[in-house]
Amino acid sequence: MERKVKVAAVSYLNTKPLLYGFKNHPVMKMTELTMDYPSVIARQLIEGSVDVALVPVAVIPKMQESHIISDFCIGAEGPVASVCLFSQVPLQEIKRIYLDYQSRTSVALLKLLVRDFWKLDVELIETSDDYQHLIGGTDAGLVIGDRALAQRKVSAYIYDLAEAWMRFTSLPFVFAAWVSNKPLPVEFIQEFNNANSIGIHNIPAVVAENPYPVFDLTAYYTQHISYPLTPAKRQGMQKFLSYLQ
Ligand SMILES: C=C(O[C@@H]1C=C(C(=O)O)C=C[C@H]1O)C(=O)O
Repeated sequence: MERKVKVAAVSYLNTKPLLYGFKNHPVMKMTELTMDYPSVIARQLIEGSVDVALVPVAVIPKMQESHIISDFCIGAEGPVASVCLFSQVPLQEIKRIYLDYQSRTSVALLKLLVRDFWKLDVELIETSDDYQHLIGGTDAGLVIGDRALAQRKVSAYIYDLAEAWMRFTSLPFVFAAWVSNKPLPVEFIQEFNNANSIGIHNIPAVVAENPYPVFDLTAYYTQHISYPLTPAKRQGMQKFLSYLQ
């Protein structure tokens, strides 16, 4: 490839371990890196304004061409901590749920759990701007990312979507994966994977670089988010995508 590969990454704390190794890495000579929240980078990858993105897996079926190019993802094998339904009342008393405009996968997962697992009769409300202050009474909210880690200190009831998925299917869950919208050179993919792996093997250094008093990032990076895209996670992802057909 003559030009640099345009890569869009998620701007949340959960992506820091994947990006840690990119500084001073040879892959940066081939890469132009930008960051935004998940629903924006999903649009960029679909429109073709970037070549690779850490996209919500829910958008993969919407792409004309897609290639998962990495052995790493944003996944979970139990409670993920940062994708939750937050409420002031127990699940069965919720009447309305605000959906997170920054998300694609978790909104689709929430809809699936509401219908098939929790079997709730609720009104779902799209958002386009900050809405967390509207969570109260029988109005609940789905919140993802760093804002969810903060919301954990606010809400009385917290329902973790990755945990619910595991109870529902006995499979792990993949929220986002590195996907390209065109074939890319093998040497880029190899260097890209190598750069991704560095932070995963140096979590204490990643945590040291990102002071965050709100939540224990060592626990977040080692016990909640699970980065390797294993065969079981691929199976969980296929099962999830099959529900979206
Ligand atoms: C676990 C998370 O996964 C994120 C959830 C996404 C979604 O819901 O579309 C997309 C990207 C991931 O970064 C999180 O952000 O808390």
